[in-house]
Amino acid sequence: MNYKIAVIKGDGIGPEVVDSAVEVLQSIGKKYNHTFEFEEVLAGGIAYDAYGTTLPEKTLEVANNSDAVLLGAVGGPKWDDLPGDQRPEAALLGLRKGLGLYANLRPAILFDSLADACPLRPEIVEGGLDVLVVRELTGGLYFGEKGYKETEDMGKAAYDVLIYSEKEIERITRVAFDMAQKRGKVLTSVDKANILESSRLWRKTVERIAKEYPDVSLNHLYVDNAAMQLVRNPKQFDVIVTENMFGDILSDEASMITGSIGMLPSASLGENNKGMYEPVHGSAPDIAGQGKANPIATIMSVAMMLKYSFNLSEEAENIETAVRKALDDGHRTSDIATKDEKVLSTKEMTQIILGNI
Ligand SMILES: NC(=O)C1=CN([C@@H]2O[C@H](COP(=O)(O)OP(=O)(O)OC[C@H]3O[C@@H](n4cnc5c(N)ncnc54)[C@H](O)[C@@H]3O)[C@@H](O)[C@H]2O)C=CC1
Ligand SMILES: CC(C)CC(=O)C(=O)O
Ligand SMILES: [Mg+2]
Repeated sequence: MNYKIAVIKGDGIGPEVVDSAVEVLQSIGKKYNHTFEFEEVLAGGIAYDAYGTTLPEKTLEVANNSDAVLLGAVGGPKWDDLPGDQRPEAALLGLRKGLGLYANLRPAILFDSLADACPLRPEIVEGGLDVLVVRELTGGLYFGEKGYKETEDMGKAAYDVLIYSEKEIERITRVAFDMAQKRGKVLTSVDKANILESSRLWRKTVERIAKEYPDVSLNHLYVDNAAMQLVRNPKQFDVIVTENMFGDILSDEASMITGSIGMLPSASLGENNKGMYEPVHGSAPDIAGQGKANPIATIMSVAMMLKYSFNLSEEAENIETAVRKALDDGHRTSDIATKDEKVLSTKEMTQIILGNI
């Protein structure tokens, strides 16, 4: 089969980790006789420097006309002083909204051989950890009205509106229940219903949809407690469903279950099979250009692409097995190395994984 993939490398370590993932896809293509056709387009700071806009129309058009999108990361100090709607991060929101990708799957799985890299205590880690965060991706605070106004008593003020419709909550809830049905049949909905009106609607809607899934056990946690429970007792979680900003924060926290944010992949999905696949981490300006970024989050993201957008489960498993073997054989990038281990570069880790495919 022939698959068209839009490639958006972005900024910082984005190009480094995307190059690794593209090599992995090429190798899978050769092995299983698929043609992956890559079209590179720009978004983020690099697009701003080239065209004066972080999300050129062509980028959205190519993304829309592709079977899937592979993205690295956007942003960095060079563009931090741009107005909010012109920042690289706004381009990412534009892509997610423009492609209708409302469901963000972020699976935090601890590979057995990385137990030492996980900062949680051995008795918490023992027996493995596997939590799926299902994050609503096109609503909430990041997309609500925002702006500045003068207040009478406090002067200049800035605001961001947090708004959710029942429809937005229903569709992400269904995705999460469907996932839970295929996994451990436990769903935790995370909100702040003791304070926020949008969270009260969230909880009521989740309760209503739950009636369609009697085989899944549902519980609710406030986000502050959920953040604490994720490190105190992560085994209580199977699937977590939550709104956009809570999911952004909780998934970075959940990345420590895997040992490093450099390990956590993601899939962003909408109504059809088209998805955008990207590591959960950002552009990591502190290590950009040094060739030491962990490419595994992005490589595992293309495994998710094969599974969710192309229905190629065997090929996806091949990548997962290749990554697992690299780790079992003791290969480590700096973020997952413990004291005495030899540290590999991005390219060296990629070569090891390619050798295992
Ligand atoms: N999806 C995206 O494009 C995202 C973009 N950002 C942007 O990225 C920039 C940097 O944001 P930060 O808050 O520093 O978050 P970050 O995720 O880029 O980095 C946080 C820490 O994790 C480390 N790290 C991240 N990925 C790694 C990898 N693959 N291997 C090894 N270590 C890794 C970094 O070196 C850093 O110490 C900002 O401009 C931010 O807005 C942040 C998050 C997501
Ligand atoms: C717009 C992004 C920078 C938000 C983010 O951190 C993420 O999606 O993980
Ligand atoms: Mg984030």
